[in-house]
This record gives sequence, C-alpha cells and structure tokens, in this order.
Amino acid sequence: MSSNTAESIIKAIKKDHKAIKQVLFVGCGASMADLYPAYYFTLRESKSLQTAIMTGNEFNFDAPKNVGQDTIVISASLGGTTPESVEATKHARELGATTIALSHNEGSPIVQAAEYTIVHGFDKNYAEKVEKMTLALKLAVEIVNQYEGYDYYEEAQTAFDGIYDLIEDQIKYVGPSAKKFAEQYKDEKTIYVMASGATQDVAYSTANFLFMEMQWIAAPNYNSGEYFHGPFELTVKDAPFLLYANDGKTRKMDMRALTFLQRFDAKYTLIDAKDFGLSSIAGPNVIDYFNPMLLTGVFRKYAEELAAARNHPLSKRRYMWKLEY
Ligand SMILES: N[C@@H]1[C@@H](O)[C@H](O)[C@@H](COP(=O)(O)O)O[C@@H]1O
Repeated sequence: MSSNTAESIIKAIKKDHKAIKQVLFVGCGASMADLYPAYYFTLRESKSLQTAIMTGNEFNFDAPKNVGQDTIVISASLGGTTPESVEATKHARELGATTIALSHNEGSPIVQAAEYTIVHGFDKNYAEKVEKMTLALKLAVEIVNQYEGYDYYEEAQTAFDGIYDLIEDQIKYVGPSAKKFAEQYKDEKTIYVMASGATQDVAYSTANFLFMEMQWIAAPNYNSGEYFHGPFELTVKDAPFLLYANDGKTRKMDMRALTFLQRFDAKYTLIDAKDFGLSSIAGPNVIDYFNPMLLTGVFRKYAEELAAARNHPLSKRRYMWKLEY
C-alpha cells in the first residue's frame, strides 16, 4: 500500500512488469463514471493495450478470462468502502493483476486492498470534485506514455496543470445560468441528458446520480450520437433536455443534437465547454479528454441550485444509508 503520484506509480509497476497487455477500470456508480475519460483515452491513444470499463460486481462475478500478470486494474471509490469495488480490487489481485485504487478515504478498505493507491481531494471546492476523474486520466496517460510513448504527453501535462484553476475561475460566472436552469427545471418529472465522446459518462453520472439518486427525477441518458437512433422520437415542444457539448472531435455530434432540439422547440439547457474556455488550457491533441472534468465541475453548481429550488438536498436518500440491500 502506497500513496503516490501517477508517474511514480507506473514507474514502479514497470520495474516489475516490463510489458502489459491490458488496463481495466472498475468501480460503482459515480466512481465508475469518473473512470470513463481514462478508459476513453486508453482506447483511443494506445496502440496495443486492451481496455474495458465495468461495474464492480460484473468484474467479481464474470471477470474477463485474460486477467492476469499483464493486467493493471484501476479501481475507484470515493468513500473507499463500497463492497463491490473493494471486492473487485481484492479479486483482481487474486487473479494476478496489479491493482491501483483511487479514493478520498485514506484508511479505507479499498486503499488497504490495493497495491498502489492515490488519495484524492473532494470537499474543498468545485475543482476537487473532479480530482478522482482527473487523476484516473493521469494514470492512463502515464501508462500509455511509459509503456508505448505518447506524442502529446507534454500537451496533456499543460492541460492537467490548468484544469483545476479553469473550473474554479468559471464557477464564478455560472451563478445566474445555474439559477435560471433550476427555476426552469424544478418541476420536471423527467430530464433527458446527452453527451458524447469522453463526456458520455458525464451524462450518465448527471442523470443517474445528480438527478435520479439525489433529486428523484427520472433521467434517461444516452450518447448524443445515439439520440438519433431512437430517443429523438420523444423530442416534442417543451420536452426537457440537458445537452453537454464538447470542444473537440465529437462536437459535431452534440451540435447535430442541438439543431434537432431547436427544430422541435424542445426545452434545452446547453452546457458547452467552448463557453468555459477549455481551449485556453488544453491543446487540440488532448482537448477531448478534458471536457468531462470541466463540464462536471461547472454543472455541480447547476445541481446545487436545482436542489435548493426544489428544497430537496443533494444528500437526501430513500434507501441508501437506511436499508440493507
Ligand atoms: N449511491 C452511491 C453512489 O452515489 C455512489 O456513486 C456509489 C459509489 O460510491 P463510492 O465512490 O464511495 O464507491 O455508491 C453508492 O451506490
């Protein structure tokens, strides 16, 4: 068990494992979603590594047959106690994989279960809310760079250096838009949520956790490319949508969805990385991977305003912390 930087952890792993074949990302709920940008990066940028992302118990009950010495399993858990994620970390070790856990809780079971750990912040500000996600991406960048070489490593470091300050800076200006969103959506029973590329699971996370878990608002969510292959049939006047737009390769997909929402006069809120100046810190070769952090950080303010307008705190639960399940 050691808490260290992404760079030093991968260096240490490489000493014992000259070659690896696979990187798996495992977690539950928001923590699984936080691993998505790292998974997306690995899938796009690695020339040889296999990669997949899965929920804790899918790994526990049905792990890929090829997990072994040449696999790195990166698990994440904010509280560090989610049983499925702790078990997955233990199971990965039993199967011979090298394990790295990300958690906010230093002494937690997941930290104890993993060989390498990174303890991240969460409470201090909006930027810290995305520290887990950012550090997971940092691990993925180190893996690809140290094992294969990554041409845009320095460009990525510049973006890592700038992302937290950009979030904190932009948060200062979103208050009025966040309040407007809260007023407009506070009585909705359903909100449809869309995003593309590395941001896909920000839609998943917003819908499943901020809306369904924390506000009890039904929230179907899908990739903005997939919107045109079924879900768009529900686009009618005033149907409530939230659309995340990336600055990067998949922006065209988000803009196509936006045009369709406008065409049928849906009620939509657009959370656009271009409005928050992502390109001021992230160069064109890495920008795709930093949309999720910025959009998650900024949208937190919208969720807080929604909770306030609905008089339904983000911490309110019907079952969690109350029942065995
Ligand atoms: N209801 C919560 C989710 O909100 C949370 O995302 C998940 C993972 O939590 P952790 O990140 O602590 O592992 O656990 C529970 O299921």
